[in-house]
Amino acid sequence: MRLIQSMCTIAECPPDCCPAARPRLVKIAVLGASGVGKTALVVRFLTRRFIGDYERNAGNLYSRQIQLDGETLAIQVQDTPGIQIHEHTPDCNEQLNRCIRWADAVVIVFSITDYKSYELLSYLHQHIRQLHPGNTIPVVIVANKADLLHIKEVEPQHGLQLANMLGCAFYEVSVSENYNDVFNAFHVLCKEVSKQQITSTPERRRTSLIPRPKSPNMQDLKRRFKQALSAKVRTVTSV
Ligand SMILES: Nc1nc2c(ncn2[C@@H]2O[C@H](COP(=O)(O)OP(=O)(O)OP(=O)(O)O)[C@@H](O)[C@H]2O)c(=O)[nH]1
Repeated sequence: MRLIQSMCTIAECPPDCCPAARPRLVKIAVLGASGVGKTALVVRFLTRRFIGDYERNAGNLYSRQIQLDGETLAIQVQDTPGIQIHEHTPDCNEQLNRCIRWADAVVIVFSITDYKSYELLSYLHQHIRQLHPGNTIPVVIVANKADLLHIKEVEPQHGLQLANMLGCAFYEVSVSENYNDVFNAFHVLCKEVSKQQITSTPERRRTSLIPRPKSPNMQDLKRRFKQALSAKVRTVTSV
């Protein structure tokens, strides 16, 4: 199973579209225990559709372009297989670690109906920080299946308290019932990444803001072309 695949499972804009205006790339990894709704969350975010059936995660890479505060972003979302805890550490293999290192941001999903998926959060968060030393990679914690309160195993406030302690944004959603909360979780993440990318590459920001001066020979050529043209016009009219 290859986590980082080049295939675009859901691509809205082919890679060759207008290279000159190539939008900024934001890479997001979606992690969590098995069966918490990672794939459903990704598909809901990218297509607004909810997939009710369960199919073991194949670890697909999805990509599409979205509008965020007037800017077009190219989003790549890596879905991942369920993670378990093994002797107080998440059982992340090298492919999963490579995916976490690849990401600009991470969504950690747990289900309010599965206490074990909640217990995984802090171990997984610590693991992500170890793979991104010194970097404050944005992490959002999503408590999913909020429509299943009658079989809940995790109190809503416990998820929020843990997220605050870990310094993460927190969203309680029901992927099956609501698109907006899902969109907002990804929206917050993309804004955080955009802020980091803009501040971390001031040079690029400066050049992108100040129009590049035309190359002198181009301007010189135009001036000489105009002179030649007007001289020719003079000769014709003077005939
Ligand atoms: N009731 C309800 N069911 C949901 C919700 N989100 C996902 N599901 C269901 O939960 C099951 C698991 O969803 P997946 O998206 O496959 O979960 P996953 O985390 O990708 O699972 P793995 O592939 O095992 O890692 C599916 O049957 C989904 O339809 C939700 O918000 N509410």
